[in-house]
Amino acid sequence: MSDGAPLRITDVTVTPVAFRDPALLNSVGVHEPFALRSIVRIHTDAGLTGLGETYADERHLERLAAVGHEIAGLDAFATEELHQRVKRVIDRVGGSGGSGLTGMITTSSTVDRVVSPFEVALLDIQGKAIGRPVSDLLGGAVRSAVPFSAYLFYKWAAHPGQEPDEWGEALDPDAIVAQARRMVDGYGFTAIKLKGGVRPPEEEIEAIRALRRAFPGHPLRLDPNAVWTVETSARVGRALGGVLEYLEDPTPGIDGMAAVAREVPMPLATNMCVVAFDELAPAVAADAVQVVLSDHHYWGGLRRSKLLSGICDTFGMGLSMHSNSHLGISLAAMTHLAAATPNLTYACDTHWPWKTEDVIVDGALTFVDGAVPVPRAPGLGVELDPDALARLHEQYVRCGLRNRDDTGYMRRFVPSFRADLARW
Ligand SMILES: O=C([O-])C(=O)C[C@H](O)[C@@H](O)C(=O)[O-]
Ligand SMILES: [Mg+2]
Repeated sequence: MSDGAPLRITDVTVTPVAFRDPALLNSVGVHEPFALRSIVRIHTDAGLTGLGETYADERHLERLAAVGHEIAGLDAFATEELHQRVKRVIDRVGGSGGSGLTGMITTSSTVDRVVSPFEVALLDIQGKAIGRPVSDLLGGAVRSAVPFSAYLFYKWAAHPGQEPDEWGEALDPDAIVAQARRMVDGYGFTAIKLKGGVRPPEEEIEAIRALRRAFPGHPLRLDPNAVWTVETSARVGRALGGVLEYLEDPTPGIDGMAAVAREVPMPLATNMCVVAFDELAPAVAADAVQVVLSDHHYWGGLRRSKLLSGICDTFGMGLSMHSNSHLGISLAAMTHLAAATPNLTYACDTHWPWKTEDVIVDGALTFVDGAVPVPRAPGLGVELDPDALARLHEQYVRCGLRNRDDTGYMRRFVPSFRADLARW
């Protein structure tokens, strides 16, 4: 690369995979036995390959395939041109449906969602080409390790008809505390998030209070994914004043969040009502959220997530990081991004402890005292395990799941289940 010659994309491979996922409960239902992801590989004429990871719903896969054809020949440093080409593809093939996010967010930009894994893969290639980690391409790591939070879920002991998983059932405060204990002991996490919106609000208040007693020094968060009314949110927020570091998406919409924000003592955070750039201005104007959870998978990759961090900084909003069930390529990307984002001052979310399978070679990513040391190897610093990729692809083919559907899966066992927002 020292002669400035372009590094051309020769070929793009998108491989859907499925990995085992426990029966984790949320406001829209329950996780299915497998979580779906796509692994994006970009190959170049210099023999370098870059890795990206994203959702794998059918519509999303179709768009990824269309982009794969459109970017052959592109210079691996041309990420702005990548964005232009993805826009053209989405104009052609259509932009609605297939987010893979199960109603948790609705309006995120399809272009940004589709760009993301390709941008990450190109940054991986760029890093490999110049022998520097991706965090260096984003401005350099300002921290050598990135703190993550223990992400607790109410859960069933097993998927119906299957053997119990190693975590067991968690449906009450004692079981939530036991889950937290195990996660904190195993990973050293120094912050704790509870996925709420599952039990009646009073029970979730009790679970948070039990966590506070058991972990007096850990910042705590609660995220009911907008299943509470404004009144319930205000009541819960007041009850947990001085206990939560932030309350995440208690109620739907910017207006609802703004109304809650006026009533509760803690900051409100979101990965639901501000999930795209055009939602930032109205949210700032209404003072609806005080913390934005970034997520490079839907904010358009790592550089556009840094753009988001600048906007949050400008308007005095805090910045945290959201996660969905993910594999090691995503954890590496999240770690590089968070390391190079000075105002990302909260521990990031990760679903990592819930997974038992991966597509990367073991060892590149570890947790030390709840934080992932930033890989220093060139690029993302993770390597694909071809056998594991083939195995998890085979699992995808066999499992028959093609779109994330927590609500449909829940209704197979609880036919009366309803996933309405603001239902409590
Ligand atoms: O913070 C959030 O809203 C999430 O993590 C969304 C996820 O889809 C979570 O609810 C899950 O995995 O069930
Ligand atoms: Mg959330």
